[in-house]
Amino acid sequence: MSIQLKYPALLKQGVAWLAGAWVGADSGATLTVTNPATAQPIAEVPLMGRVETERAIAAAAEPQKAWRSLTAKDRAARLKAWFALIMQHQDDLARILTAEQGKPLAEARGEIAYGASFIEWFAEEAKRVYGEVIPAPQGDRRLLVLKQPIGVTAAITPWNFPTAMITRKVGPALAAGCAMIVKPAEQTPLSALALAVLAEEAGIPGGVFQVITGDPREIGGAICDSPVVTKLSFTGSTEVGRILMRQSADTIKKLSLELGGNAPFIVFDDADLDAAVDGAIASKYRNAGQTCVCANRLFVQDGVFDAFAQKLADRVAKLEVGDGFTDGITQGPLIDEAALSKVESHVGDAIAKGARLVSGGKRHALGGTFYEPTVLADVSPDALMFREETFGPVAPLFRFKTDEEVIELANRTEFGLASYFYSRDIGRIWRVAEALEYGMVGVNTGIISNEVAPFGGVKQSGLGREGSHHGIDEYLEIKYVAMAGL
Ligand SMILES: NC(=O)c1ccc[n+]([C@@H]2O[C@H](COP(=O)([O-])OP(=O)(O)OC[C@H]3O[C@@H](n4cnc5c(N)ncnc54)[C@H](O)[C@@H]3O)[C@@H](O)[C@H]2O)c1
Ligand SMILES: O=C[C@H](O)CS(=O)(=O)O
Repeated sequence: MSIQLKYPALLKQGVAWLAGAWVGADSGATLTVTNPATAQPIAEVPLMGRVETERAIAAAAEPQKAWRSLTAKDRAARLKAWFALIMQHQDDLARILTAEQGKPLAEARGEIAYGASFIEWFAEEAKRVYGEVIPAPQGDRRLLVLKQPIGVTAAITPWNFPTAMITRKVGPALAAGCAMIVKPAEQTPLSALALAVLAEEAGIPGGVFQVITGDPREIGGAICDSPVVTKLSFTGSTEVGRILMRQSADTIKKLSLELGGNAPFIVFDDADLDAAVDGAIASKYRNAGQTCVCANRLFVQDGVFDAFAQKLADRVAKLEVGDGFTDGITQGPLIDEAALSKVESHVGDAIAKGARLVSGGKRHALGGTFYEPTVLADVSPDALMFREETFGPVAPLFRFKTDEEVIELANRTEFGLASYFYSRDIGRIWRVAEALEYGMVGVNTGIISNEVAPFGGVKQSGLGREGSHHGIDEYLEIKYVAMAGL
């Protein structure tokens, strides 16, 4: 498959960005990147492993020292130049993203702008890394707190947001004065390599930002084993997050983990039902349900259950499934056959346990990894999709009677990333927002993500926050200086 680009240099073939050079794997081996909508090959990228990773880590140390010695204003200027180039090439970057990930082009353009916003935001945050002067208990000294970059860092990122999950990490890392080596998902490396093309043009030194592609276990193992890499930021499944956490123990790495979710979406009987349906469509079916903050369980209070279910089904029936490059398409393919099988198993399990199929419920007539947008009603809390992240375009509706009952149901999970509810009663809003055990709560909205707010989870959805003024702290160390003899 050829991707029509205005700037073809953005599509790298057979090379990754290591130490300021475009290089292949030592072995010459490659991975094939395919379009999930057509199963057609798009490009080859290097199948790198431990040796190349160790080379990249070694190549980062000196450039990071030079990078951190720049003024914050200088680093900010390079980041702003990078932001401008990303937005200048938004259409091409979106086309590369849709080709390798499958999401509709309009969503891909949105992701590019969202991803770029982290570079823009942290370019400014670079200039606001303030220290402290503490009133000393002794008169002969002054006590200072400095904030300094943690050093050489690494990021391992998922396929569902091939651009934004990288810039949400590399933005604060470089703003703080760190270097970063990124390993993108093997399904979607091309967006990361395109970002590297523009980073080079923006004047970001090669050893400061590197993109390595290849064997996840080999590359991840080398990153975790290296004492030079002092920080690892991971976005992906909780299962892999646990592996990386264990592997990082020997070097006591600082970790940021953005992991799986199991978001409740609660519709109370005083909700604006049309607004709640809008929010459910936006939260549940964005990226064909393949986002970590998608509504995974929809709880609807008894008195409005039938009305909400019908309104939602009517809207879901209008979703257009197809190739993300086709105008008007709002639902692309699932990333691969394994994802499709998981969705099928969740739907079959729920129906076997008594759920009623309201809309969809099977593979789409297009074949491949396309699945019909689906609504299930009266799903049992014993169903797999109550406790597992479906990661597909399926909305299971669970019925509830009281506030206390739905809060217990919503919190009955080891995950704690995003949550949502619709109500117009201010007392209920405060009580429910405070009772939900999640890092993020959307009230009367299904879309909460942006660059200015702290994104992250509690319980087994992760550690740390990305975005907001908190995000840069993940890449800083605090140094206390006691200046005595004065
Ligand atoms: N919390 C968030 O912000 C967020 C965002 C996106 C996705 N996710 C979660 O990610 C999951 C889906 O994404 P995915 O399928 O890419 O996740 P995944 O965990 O399978 O893969 C994520 C990344 O980890 C790498 N990886 C896999 N096994 C590894 C290993 N043993 N060592 C080192 N690296 C390894 C992959 O190559 C990929 O780059 C879902 O659970 C979703 O909720 C969370
Ligand atoms: O999938 C996880 C992403 O963080 C989703 S979002 O675009 O940041 O909401």
